[in-house]
Amino acid sequence: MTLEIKDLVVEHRSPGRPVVRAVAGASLTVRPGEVVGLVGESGCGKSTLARAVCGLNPVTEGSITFEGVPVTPLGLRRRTLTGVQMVFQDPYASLNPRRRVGDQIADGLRTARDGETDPADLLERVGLPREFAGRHPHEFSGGQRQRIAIARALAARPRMLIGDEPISALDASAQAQVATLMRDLAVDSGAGLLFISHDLSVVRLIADRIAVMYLGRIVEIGDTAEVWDDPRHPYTQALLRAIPKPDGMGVLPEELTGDVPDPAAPPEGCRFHPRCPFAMDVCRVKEPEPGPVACWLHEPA
Ligand SMILES: Nc1ncnc2c1ncn2[C@@H]1O[C@H](COP(=O)(O)OP(=O)(O)OP(=O)(O)O)[C@@H](O)[C@H]1O
Repeated sequence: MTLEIKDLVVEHRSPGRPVVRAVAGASLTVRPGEVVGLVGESGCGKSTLARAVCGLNPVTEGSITFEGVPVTPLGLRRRTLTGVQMVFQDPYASLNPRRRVGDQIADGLRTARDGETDPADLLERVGLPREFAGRHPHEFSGGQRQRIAIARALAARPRMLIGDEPISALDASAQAQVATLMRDLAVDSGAGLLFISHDLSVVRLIADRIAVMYLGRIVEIGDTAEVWDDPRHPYTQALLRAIPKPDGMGVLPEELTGDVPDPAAPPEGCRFHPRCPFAMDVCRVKEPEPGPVACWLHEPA
């Protein structure tokens, strides 16, 4: 039940515009019952990677396999049968406003060919009252809607859950609750969870491992405590320094000011070198090898 992403390249092509290599050679594994947090600034390719895992973006190079079977673009109906389910950022857009919540959850149950489970049981599993099944999405808060979207994803009995910024549109009070719920549901059912967020504090709370993405590549990956306590890539170090303090104060490290370089024309050498305070000559000309830390400061001699 392992999700294996190997040397993945995903390009966006639109007429008259340069090709955007949004994922530029990324490798990542998510095992059953494991929670992997994928973090990085906006535009670094997290959503593109997530969508490729769900068969929503075609793979340009490299591979994605789930349970040993290559993931390929699929129509909506067959997608629900693959065992991979995605929870999107915006619970207002992802639920149909005109249909009752219970009916939307029942769609997933039907595709999983499981007539036994009642949508209300799934609502209970995500911490909502059973009677919500008869109501419409507009009656609920963002956090409640996201729980409903999670119940709908669970209906298809996923063996892998992908959360693409599933908490970033929610109130602060709901964020940690929804993240923890996704973790508990995935771990309890033995499914893997790839949790994408730009909020490192929440990822620290729920993830077994953290993968840090920069301009289409994974620049650091490791156990959550290790990455948190001893970040080794200068980009990871900057991201951690950028986390606001409990008093709300925070200073954006110099490395993260200004725009992320354009993925259609990435810098030569290490992609982070123009923003890196430790850049050496080699960093300007040669891309570091992928590994737990893709950085020339940490290359074995
Ligand atoms: N359909 C598309 N056509 C062209 N370019 C795209 C398309 N989708 C994404 N991109 C570009 O690909 C790059 C990666 O985008 P992506 O949404 O994957 O990043 P992200 O890390 O998820 O960012 P965010 O957190 O803002 O969603 C960006 O430069 C984005 O502008």
